[in-house]
Amino acid sequence: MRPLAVDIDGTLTRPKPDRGIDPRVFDALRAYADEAPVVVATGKAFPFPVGLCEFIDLPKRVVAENGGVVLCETDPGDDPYGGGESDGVVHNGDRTAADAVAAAYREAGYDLGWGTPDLVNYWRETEVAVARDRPLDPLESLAAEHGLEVVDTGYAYHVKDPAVDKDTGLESAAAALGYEPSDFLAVGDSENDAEMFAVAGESYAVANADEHALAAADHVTDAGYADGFLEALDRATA
Ligand SMILES: O=C(O)COP(=O)(O)O
Ligand SMILES: [Mg+2]
Repeated sequence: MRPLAVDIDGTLTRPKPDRGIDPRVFDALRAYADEAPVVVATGKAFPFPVGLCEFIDLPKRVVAENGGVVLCETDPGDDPYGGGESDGVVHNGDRTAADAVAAAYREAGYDLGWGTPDLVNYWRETEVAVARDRPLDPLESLAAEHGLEVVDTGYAYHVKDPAVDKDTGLESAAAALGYEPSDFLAVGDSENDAEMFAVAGESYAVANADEHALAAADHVTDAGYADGFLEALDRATA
């Protein structure tokens, strides 16, 4: 069975406007992890995928912030309360340029749209996320001025380094586990999964995926969201 790299929002979640994870995926991920490594690859800040692994009781193998922050336990250890072995937390870049974009965006009269406290960005270390109901054009212009890009995941705009993507993170996670990215099965739903799809050996876009993910994926599931994820596992392991 291939190791698995899986996105969170739009892939493990219930159909929009619900953002909650479909609980059926917890057991599916655990069962998969009994057979092959599972890497959770997301645009969310580091604590969210770590928390997901913690609460499902999966080894902490995560690509966060679209590749900006990576942790891959090689040996999860026997201690249920931690103690896994890893090469530590890897950072691909820092937040300096994204913070400058956020400051200029605020100066132009816009806020990031998350309220107070802003828990979307609180733990973010290499990029900044902006709510999708905020104006995109000025954000894109300011990002370009700072050598950054804006990626729309369908859940947030991410102001990020164009050189860092989920494939960057998957490369280090795969190396830590003794695999190549091309060994992986990847499942996702949006623009921020396209690079990961390109390096994975087999990729599935769920039916609700955006045009970028659909174009980059080897396969598209009939079902959307978590149903699509479960379908992808069935089809890939049949
Ligand atoms: O953080 C987001 O905007 C999307 O997260 P995802 O990569 O898990 O879909
Ligand atoms: Mg997603």
